[in-house]
Amino acid sequence: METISCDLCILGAGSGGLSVAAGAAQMGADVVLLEGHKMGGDCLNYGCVPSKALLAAGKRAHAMGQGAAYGITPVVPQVDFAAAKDHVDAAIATIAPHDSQERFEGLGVRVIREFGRFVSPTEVEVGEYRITARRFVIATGSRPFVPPIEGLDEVTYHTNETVFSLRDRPEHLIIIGGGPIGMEMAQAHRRLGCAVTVIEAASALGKDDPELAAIVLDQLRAEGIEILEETEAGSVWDFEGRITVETSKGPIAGSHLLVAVGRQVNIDKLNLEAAGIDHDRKGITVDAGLRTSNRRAYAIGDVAGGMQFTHVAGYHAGIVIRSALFGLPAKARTDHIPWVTYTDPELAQIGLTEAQARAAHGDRLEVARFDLSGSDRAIAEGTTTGLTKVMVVKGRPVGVSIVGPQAGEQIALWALVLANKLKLSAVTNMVAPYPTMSEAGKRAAGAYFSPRLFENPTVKRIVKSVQRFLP
Ligand SMILES: Cc1cc2nc3c(=O)[nH]c(=O)nc-3n(C[C@H](O)[C@H](O)[C@H](O)COP(=O)(O)OP(=O)(O)OC[C@H]3O[C@@H](n4cnc5c(N)ncnc54)[C@H](O)[C@@H]3O)c2cc1C
Ligand SMILES: NC(=O)c1ccc[n+]([C@@H]2O[C@H](COP(=O)([O-])OP(=O)(O)OC[C@H]3O[C@@H](n4cnc5c(N)ncnc54)[C@H](O)[C@@H]3O)[C@@H](O)[C@H]2O)c1
Repeated sequence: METISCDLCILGAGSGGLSVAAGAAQMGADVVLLEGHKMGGDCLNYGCVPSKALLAAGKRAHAMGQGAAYGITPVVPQVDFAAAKDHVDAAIATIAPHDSQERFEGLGVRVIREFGRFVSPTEVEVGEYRITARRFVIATGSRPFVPPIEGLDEVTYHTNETVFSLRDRPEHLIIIGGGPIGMEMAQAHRRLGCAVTVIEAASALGKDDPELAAIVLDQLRAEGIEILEETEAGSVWDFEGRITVETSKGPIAGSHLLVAVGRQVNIDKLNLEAAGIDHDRKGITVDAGLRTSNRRAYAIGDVAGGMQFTHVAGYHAGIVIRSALFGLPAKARTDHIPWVTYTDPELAQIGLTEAQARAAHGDRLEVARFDLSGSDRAIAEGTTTGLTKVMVVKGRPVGVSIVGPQAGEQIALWALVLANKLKLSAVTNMVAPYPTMSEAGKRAAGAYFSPRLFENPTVKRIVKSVQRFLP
């Protein structure tokens, strides 16, 4: 068995692991990167990239039927499902070189394509190598959680790891789980010509503001997606190729089944006990600096059990680089992390929702709103369904919720504001180009200041007296 010594040994080459490896190697650290499956991890191969590519295909198909209001004859699109999947594969293939073994070896990283496991607090074994490192970074991600539903293991079901490789169009896709995976996949498949039923045990898009989530769900239902909320999936069986899910609201039969009920962290191969690394059901236990109970080891991204997004894994990577390479203190925050569900309309959130802000700040909370029906650009585009809500405490935003076209782009402004703890006046000071959707942010901020300015007797008195003295 060959022994390798290095500064940094990273387990997992997904969004988090790759970001640490690229940064650390380019700053002169001696880095070994272990990956037992595909370079790029979930995001590139089974997550963000294929889901956004499939949504894009669905968006094109949908637009073909939406021209009437603009004087364009609507047409029923002819969907070649396999060709839509070619688009998905092409998107993955185009991005893959950026995450590839060759690129990382070019940066000076030693890449070993095997699963690693700890054999002591200071050593990892991988294939025929034993690695000792000054610091370890566990970035092993997560996989789909498969719930204990009776009969599930006896039918063919899909998860995000298999659904993108279907080449034939599902006639009727049943989706268990109405979270972001379930709802993005529901709309993509519906727009590509599938019947879709979503079975959700609680509320669909339940992590978001219910007022805004309802706007998305109305649109999905209007497109023909059946969404059953407060509905338990009891048992599943296959009769002559038709999959039936018994639910608390009766049986649902379809041609294909997608299970999207959350994630399970990848820790089983790691032998964490040998390294003295604590974990629970949610993930590896970390402190504010992302250090585990073994001071030599950090855990980042999905496996750290917090918010599970690619940009969070990337953010964590920056914290680890600061701490492990420069020995500087660094703490991970969550109050400035945005997330977006890429349905049409998009749904975006940062910081506290209105309900969370009310619970945390009580009467000190003020909510500024702007409805997209007041946006000239939205009117010109014919896409006025949308709303921005800004939760403000003592002049500072503590959360923003946006639903509407390009909500994911619009939330970026608020990501800057919350990351830097700026006052709301920073947004009103900004001049936004006219006419753009991003004006909605400034208009929402304006809604906070308008009553203070325009319904204020003191302001009126000052203006009157100044006018008296002006030449
Ligand atoms: C369908 C879907 C859509 C999504 N869409 C978005 C989106 O639009 N935006 C967004 O921000 N997030 C999205 N996500 C979430 C995002 O994909 C994850 O948060 C992100 O991939 C987490 O990165 P990671 O580095 O923690 O883990 P991963 O990307 O899962 O990478 C972990 C890697 O570690 C490897 N590994 C595991 N065990 C070992 C071991 N013992 N040794 C070596 N290697 C190991 C795995 O093979 C894997 O390649 C989506 C997820 C899904 C499922
Ligand atoms: N656009 C994005 O950024 C994006 C897209 C997809 C996924 N993701 C990430 O991946 C994570 C996982 O997504 P997800 O949608 O699988 O998980 P989720 O936990 O967000 O949602 C799962 C849903 O399934 C429901 N559920 C659980 N058990 C059920 C059962 N037995 N029957 C019916 N419903 C059940 C839950 O109530 C919940 O609403 C997300 O939390 C997010 O971090 C992000």
